[in-house]
Amino acid sequence: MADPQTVPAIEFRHVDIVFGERRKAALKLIDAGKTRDEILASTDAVLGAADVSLTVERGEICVLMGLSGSGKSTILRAVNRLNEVARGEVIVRHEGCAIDVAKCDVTTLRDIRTHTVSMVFQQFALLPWRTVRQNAGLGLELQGLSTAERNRIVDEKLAMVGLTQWADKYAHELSGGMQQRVGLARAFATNADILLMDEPFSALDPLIRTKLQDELLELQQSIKKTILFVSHDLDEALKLGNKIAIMQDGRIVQVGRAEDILLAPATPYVAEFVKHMNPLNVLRGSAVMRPVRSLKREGSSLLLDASGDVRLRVDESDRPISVEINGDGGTMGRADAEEGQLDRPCDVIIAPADLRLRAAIALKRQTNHPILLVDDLGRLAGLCDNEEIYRGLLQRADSR
Ligand SMILES: Nc1ncnc2c1ncn2[C@@H]1O[C@H](COP(=O)(O)OP(=O)(O)OP(=O)(O)O)[C@@H](O)[C@H]1O
Repeated sequence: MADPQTVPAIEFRHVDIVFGERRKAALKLIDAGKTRDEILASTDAVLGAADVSLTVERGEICVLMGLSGSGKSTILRAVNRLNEVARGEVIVRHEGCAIDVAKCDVTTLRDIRTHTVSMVFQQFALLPWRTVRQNAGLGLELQGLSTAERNRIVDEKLAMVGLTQWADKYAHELSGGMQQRVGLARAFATNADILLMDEPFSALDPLIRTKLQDELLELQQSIKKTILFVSHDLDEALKLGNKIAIMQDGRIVQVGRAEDILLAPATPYVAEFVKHMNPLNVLRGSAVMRPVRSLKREGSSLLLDASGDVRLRVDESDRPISVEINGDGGTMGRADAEEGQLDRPCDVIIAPADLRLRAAIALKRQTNHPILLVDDLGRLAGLCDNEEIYRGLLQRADSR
């Protein structure tokens, strides 16, 4: 059996999903490389997904993105077997074990649906005759919890999404944004590790939508769920996803981090999506930096400029110790990754490797000091200077 620690939350292995009677005939045509239209024409079966392989690690937000009908919901719904898989495996981490949801027995499936995988729907799916508290406790009812225990958990989750005052109201008394917060509270309440979110914010107006995205990201810091999220909006995908899978006609055409997709779209279809994106909102220092191994070293010092006037002394793990400018001692300041706020005036800036490029440019404009990027353990990862920033932006422009 696989080591429980290394079992990913979700893994699709060569998954085909076909809607219609003539599945076998359709599978043959998939293998022959036929398109969805060709398969439909000759078998009357609709190709939902073809040869989809994708791994979602624990704690990751993976966004399935693509045009309408590209197969996003089809794939998502295979995770709790709302869609039957014609071929392939859908592995879900359930109580530390890797279970193939496509083939497991109904008792295990029920157990997975009740305890491990929870779903948040686009149209909120609240029951009108139940109060907010009763709606949010629905999953817990299925788990067989007592009313007192249920209410304790639900009230905690309603507080998380800011709805404590609304617990005894009915769905129609709430705005759309509030109703979706109930949907979130209901999903959180079951304590499921995996959340399936099928365009959960797309029925909401843009302002509320942005607000809920921000809230989800903030909540994720503490709840650390594995989230499979469907969106047809690239802005939303890039904002939320640690990993983005782009789908076209039932197939995944590219998987990667936002910046991978932005810098190197794999196909013209992906390039079309990213064409209108502002790279400054997506790129981070680590994508453009000059890595530490290509900086010149002299003893325990790294040379930060061509002339060797600016030197950084590092320890044996490459953690910065001190800086020297033209032989004199200099100062190091720290900047945060999101805004690039400096904690003090300095000669050299130390920032996390995921420093936003927008923040890096603002820092260079304010100070023109070298920006050193460090990893989570404080070890030097690379240098992000004007040249690296320009190169990153040009590379992005060239890839269009
Ligand atoms: N239950 C079903 N029966 C028959 N065909 C289906 C079924 N569910 C999905 N399909 C078909 O499978 C294809 C993929 O649909 P899916 O809903 O996964 O797309 P999507 O990318 O989620 O689109 P959207 O953004 O519009 O929701 C479509 O052609 C759709 O008509």
